[in-house]
Amino acid sequence: MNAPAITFDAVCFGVGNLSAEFSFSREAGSVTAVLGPSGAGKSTLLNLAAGFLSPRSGEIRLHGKRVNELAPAERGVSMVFQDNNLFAHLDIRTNIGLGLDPALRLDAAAWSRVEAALERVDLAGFGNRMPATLSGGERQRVALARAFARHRPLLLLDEPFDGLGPGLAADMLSLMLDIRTEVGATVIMVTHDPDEARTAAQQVLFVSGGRITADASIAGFFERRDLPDLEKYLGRSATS
Ligand SMILES: Nc1ncnc2c1ncn2[C@@H]1O[C@H](COP(=O)(O)OP(=O)(O)OP(=O)(O)O)[C@@H](O)[C@H]1O
Repeated sequence: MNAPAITFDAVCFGVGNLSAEFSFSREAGSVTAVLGPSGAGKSTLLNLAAGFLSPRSGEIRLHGKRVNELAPAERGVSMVFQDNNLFAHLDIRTNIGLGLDPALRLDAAAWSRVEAALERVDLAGFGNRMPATLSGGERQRVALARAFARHRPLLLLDEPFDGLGPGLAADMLSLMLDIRTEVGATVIMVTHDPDEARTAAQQVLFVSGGRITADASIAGFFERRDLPDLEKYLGRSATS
């Protein structure tokens, strides 16, 4: 049997008030929604997987291989943050190109991939523009274009469709799912939107207070009444 695409084995990390410990595993090609209250540790979990944070103890394995000591660029992951995704002093084309090769040694085929990625997020013709001249939603779409163009096996998305408006968010979500199928990528995405989670994901990780308090199927998840953390998160009273 193939190794899972991602495994967190008692991964511990502490910062500020957060003392986190995460254990979970996901098969290749799966889409997981990470849900939970603000400050629960959702972004921290993604940053640990991407290698922007290092665990105090425990092991992170990607496709069966320990990656604790590997830098983000060596892990085969692509991450889209809530913001600050782009280099402000570089134009949009270069920002995406750097995702394909940090030294920007791109041949004609790679530059065509950059243009194709811009087209797919409906930003054809934006290549020469600087990030500051784009709206927040347009910048977010550039970040998605860069992640999509990279074709990495693990896609980590931190509220990537926030601020796009419902129609565009739905378009980007469906584009993300198409690209996942094309590349066969595994996706872990933080979202606060139950509809987005239902549309995109098969599984849920519910994070609360630095712990995974539910690791479950998305089917019927929001209707469950046995999870006090979920009741609170959704604003349902215990008696309703
Ligand atoms: N560098 C840091 N210094 C101090 N505290 C930090 C640092 N980074 C994160 N934290 C704290 O760790 C906790 C978890 O943060 P994290 O960003 O993972 O939460 P989150 O679940 O993604 O929240 P949100 O939904 O609001 O984005 C928060 O309380 C945050 O203030």
